[in-house]
Amino acid sequence: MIRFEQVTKRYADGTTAVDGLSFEVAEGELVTLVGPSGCGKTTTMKMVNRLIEPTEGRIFLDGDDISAIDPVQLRRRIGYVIQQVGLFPHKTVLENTATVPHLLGWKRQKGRARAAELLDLVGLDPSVYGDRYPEQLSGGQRQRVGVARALAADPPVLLMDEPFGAVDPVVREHLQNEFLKLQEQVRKTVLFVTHDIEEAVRLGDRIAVYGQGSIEQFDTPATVLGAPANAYVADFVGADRGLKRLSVTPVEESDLDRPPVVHLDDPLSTATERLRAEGARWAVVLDGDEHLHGWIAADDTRTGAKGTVRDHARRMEAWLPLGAPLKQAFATMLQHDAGWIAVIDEAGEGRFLGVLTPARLHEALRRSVGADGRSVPRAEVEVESVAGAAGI
Ligand SMILES: Nc1ncnc2c1ncn2[C@@H]1O[C@H](COP(=O)(O)OP(=O)(O)OP(=O)(O)O)[C@@H](O)[C@H]1O
Repeated sequence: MIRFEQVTKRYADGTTAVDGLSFEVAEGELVTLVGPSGCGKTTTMKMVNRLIEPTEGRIFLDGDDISAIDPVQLRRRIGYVIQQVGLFPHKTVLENTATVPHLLGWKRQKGRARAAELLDLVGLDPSVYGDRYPEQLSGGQRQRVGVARALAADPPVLLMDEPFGAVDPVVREHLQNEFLKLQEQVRKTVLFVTHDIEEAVRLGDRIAVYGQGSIEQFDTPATVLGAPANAYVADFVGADRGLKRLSVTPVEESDLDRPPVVHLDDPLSTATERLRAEGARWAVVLDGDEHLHGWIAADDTRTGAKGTVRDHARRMEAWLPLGAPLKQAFATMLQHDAGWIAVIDEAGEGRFLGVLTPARLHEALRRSVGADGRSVPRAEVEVESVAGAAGI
């Protein structure tokens, strides 16, 4: 969708801001450009909508060389969100959001209807906020209007330059989460500039880590964190990169253990036999709909004990959906002081899939480094320590 071919930008004073840059962003992909101040991120971005012209090289948008497209036409295909937002102070939120449709000559009614739809999408009720002026909004709300405005004409591409940079960390995290949900719906091709590695990792399908005017590594967050291409990238992503990787590695079905499973209405003897046959100390207990109820310990199923599993089962609240990040798994384990947590298939109506243990969590983290088999030093993520805390 966006392709850079050997792009160099030298400013008039001789500063080389970017040097021989080549990369490609696929349609619907969100790529974060991250790096220290002055490394060329903004220059890269502004060359896409021709606010800055490259000195050498070519940039393609959907196969078209952008140097041959009229800049005004080009910018209609590209939404642009910046840190200072740049809302018109004398226009209402609704009018601000409808700016581009208005410029495109849409009928007033249609433009306002679209603007209202977009405000709703970014979590601002148009009937509450639509008639306010920018100064009557919080910083976070203004940023949302900026995003809504950029999306109003439904451009296939979004350029975002530190869009959440000016708000406090709590609001920032909130906006990031909202933006991710929004992106799931709208699937724009996004270039997102940030100097914050946490933000880059959280939002990016892939990350471009900038050195001085060039990209040192361009890969998925899990790979950049798990297998930094060189010492510069390792240093930039931080010594706690192992922990950061917990946020970007999802729980997969192959990570799960399959302990014995019994049902609430099974006779206790069934549980006894199954536990003995599998040499297990506990079994997962499901209800009649295959939903998680809890667990039963081998000690509770002594041979000869009467009744059903229901009479001895213990409740277990620690569960998470398949695909949740390992960080959530780890947090849930700690919160429940649990030696395992159940993983369920949310898409499959809450069907129980298996359990994640601290050891398996650690393996999953190692797996996420990639197929090149580079191992993660064990000292980086000490998940084994919670195994002993398990109540089971
Ligand atoms: N108009 C200009 N003339 C000369 N040099 C410039 C100009 N604009 C930017 N530069 C220089 O080009 C380099 C890259 O700047 P750029 O704004 O792309 O960096 P950045 O990575 O976005 O930085 P930041 O995170 O601080 O915004 C810097 O050294 C900067 O000083």
